Amino acid sequence: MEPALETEALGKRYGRTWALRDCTFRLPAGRVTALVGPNGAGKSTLLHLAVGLLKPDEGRVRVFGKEPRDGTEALSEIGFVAQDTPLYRDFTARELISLGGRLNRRWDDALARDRLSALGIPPDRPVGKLSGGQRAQVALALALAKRPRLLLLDEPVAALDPLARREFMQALMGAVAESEATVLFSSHLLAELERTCDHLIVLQSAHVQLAGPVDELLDGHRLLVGPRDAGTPAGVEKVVRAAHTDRQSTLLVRSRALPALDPEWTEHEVGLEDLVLAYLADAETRETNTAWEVTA
Ligand SMILES: Nc1ncnc2c1ncn2[C@@H]1O[C@H](COP(=O)(O)OP(=O)(O)OP(=O)(O)O)[C@@H](O)[C@H]1O
Repeated sequence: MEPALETEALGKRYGRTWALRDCTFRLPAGRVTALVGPNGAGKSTLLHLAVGLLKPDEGRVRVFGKEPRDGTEALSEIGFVAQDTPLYRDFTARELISLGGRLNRRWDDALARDRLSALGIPPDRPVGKLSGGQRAQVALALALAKRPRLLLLDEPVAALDPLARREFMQALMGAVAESEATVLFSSHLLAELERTCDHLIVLQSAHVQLAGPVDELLDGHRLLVGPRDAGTPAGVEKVVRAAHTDRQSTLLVRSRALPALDPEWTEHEVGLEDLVLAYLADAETRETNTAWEVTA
């Protein structure tokens, strides 16, 4: 099946600094993907390249096989909610919906109106006078009204309190399930990922550290606990992260199928949050060369 979003050695730099480099992945259609990484990792840059707001300095990006900067045909497939949900603050939700209808060929007025009405968002109040959560919902409703096949959201819940955040993500998941759109959203909220996404991209310092379907990623990693200085058990492809106490070593390892472990080791499944943190720390260690132990 044609991927919804595909990048190939994609790179963007500002002056001499690469904001994104050598970025290659394929996002299957119909998936919900989380894009995670620390501040400055390149998440917004990647989303802006995907929506055609930025031009690559290297490599390619394609949305359903087309370059997003090639013309309006590619753009009509994409819904984008930028960071901090920028909206014309003096306009009401009703006016923004009507404006959207004039600016887009394929526009579902009723979908946006019904969503906002179901959420109790006042249609005739300037959006600048709505709460952050309500504004985020208006931005999402506008993006969905475009009936996009690919929906890109840049930290959509960053400004929301925990309850509003959960409600927003539930609303997003519900809307996506109905529309069968492909979603890519950036987030710093690792704890909520397991519930919300089925695909993951981890960015750190402009590079992709990890990408793939969540179940495969979890399946391909294990947490091993054993005696300190017992070496690395056989069958381990890579030790992503190692932590030690005086007596014990805890290794987060990449491995498809481990042969029977020495009885002094115990094997545990890995959670998504721990996996992401291990890869981010691994990349940071390589970069800063701190005193953390890094094994091949
Ligand atoms: N307009 C710009 N001019 C110069 N450098 C920029 C510009 N925009 C981003 N950068 C730099 O590019 C890098 C990636 O920034 P980007 O905004 O993509 O990161 P991010 O992962 O979205 O961060 P955050 O989580 O803080 O939003 C950073 O080092 C940033 O300082």
